[in-house]
Amino acid sequence: MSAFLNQFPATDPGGILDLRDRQFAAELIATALLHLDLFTWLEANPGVTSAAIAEHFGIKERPTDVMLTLCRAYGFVAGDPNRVSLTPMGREHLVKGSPWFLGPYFVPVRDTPVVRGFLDVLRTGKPGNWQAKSDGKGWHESMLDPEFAREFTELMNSRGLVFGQALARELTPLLGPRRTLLDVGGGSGIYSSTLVAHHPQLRASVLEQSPVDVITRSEIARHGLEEKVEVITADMFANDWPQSEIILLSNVLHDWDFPEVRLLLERAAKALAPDGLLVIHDAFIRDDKSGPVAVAEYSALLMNITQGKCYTPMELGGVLTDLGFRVGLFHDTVAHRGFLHAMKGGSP
Ligand SMILES: C[S@@+](CC[C@H](N)C(=O)[O-])C[C@H]1O[C@@H](n2cnc3c(N)ncnc32)[C@H](O)[C@@H]1O
Repeated sequence: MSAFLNQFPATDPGGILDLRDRQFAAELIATALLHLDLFTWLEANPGVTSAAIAEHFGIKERPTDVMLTLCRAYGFVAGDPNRVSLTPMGREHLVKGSPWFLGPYFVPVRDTPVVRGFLDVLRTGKPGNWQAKSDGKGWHESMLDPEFAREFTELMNSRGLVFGQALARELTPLLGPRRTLLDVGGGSGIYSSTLVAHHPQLRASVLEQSPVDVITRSEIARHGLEEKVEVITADMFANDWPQSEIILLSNVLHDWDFPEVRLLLERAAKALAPDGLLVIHDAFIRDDKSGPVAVAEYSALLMNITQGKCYTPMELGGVLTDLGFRVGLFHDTVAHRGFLHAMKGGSP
């Protein structure tokens, strides 16, 4: 087994990861400021609901939520997530007609491809194409292309090594006697590999689609873990999942909108053994949608390339409770990531 699978790096990579995660946040603000003139409208309509904002601007619910969460995290708007009002800073600097209006400062980014992409996402609710290849495919479709899948899986694998260590450590008190782990949409299998490295009693199955499954197999072989980690080639939406005592959904739900999230959680409920443990490892927005800033920024990136966003523990907890799970606490791990756990029946 690779020695580094259960070692932490000596320094914290959080700041470096933040740089990439925040890459498009400024452009989402520029879109709101220069294309929607959102803040001037909010000045005239204080306490408005996010549904009314979406209706007024002809934009969809998911990207509206991500945009407003980012504005709240930056301190431009405040109040209950469903009653949006400007803060003094938003009123002073983002409203046309204010002597301190900073709109002109953003004009150089008004027509970048990313801003154009955000406008499309806001209006259609569909993910943009900017990060996929020039053939105009979205991220999900691009992941079916071997070369794109290789590059993107390497991207996720590079952060997964650190995140996996932290997850493996923080999960220790929750594992109990459970021995089987199903890692759905497991990418390179790095979370299964780190979990098995830290907890020798575990055996893992990584469920992945083609062509990523080929990469998963070769990564697991590179770590010398073929005896402990198997790969199941399957479509997580279309195929039943094998029974398991632990199910891990790591950075999977954030790729999808609510109907798909619900479907995946239903599949998890069906496949989990009685008293099974569901672990949702991701970047989580706080329940009041006030941040953290780094996660609100990352959610802007996800909204642009995928059909998802970063969810709150309450949003996912609501679905889990409906499905009969007992929802546990949110646990922070590293670099603004964390996990929510839930038990099928029994106590959390
Ligand atoms: C954002 S990545 C997360 C990978 C890994 N779990 C991690 O945390 O780094 C989402 C993964 O879901 C996989 N995926 C997407 N649609 C899928 C499907 N229909 N069936 C199986 N896997 C799928 C992708 O191939 C990709 O590896």
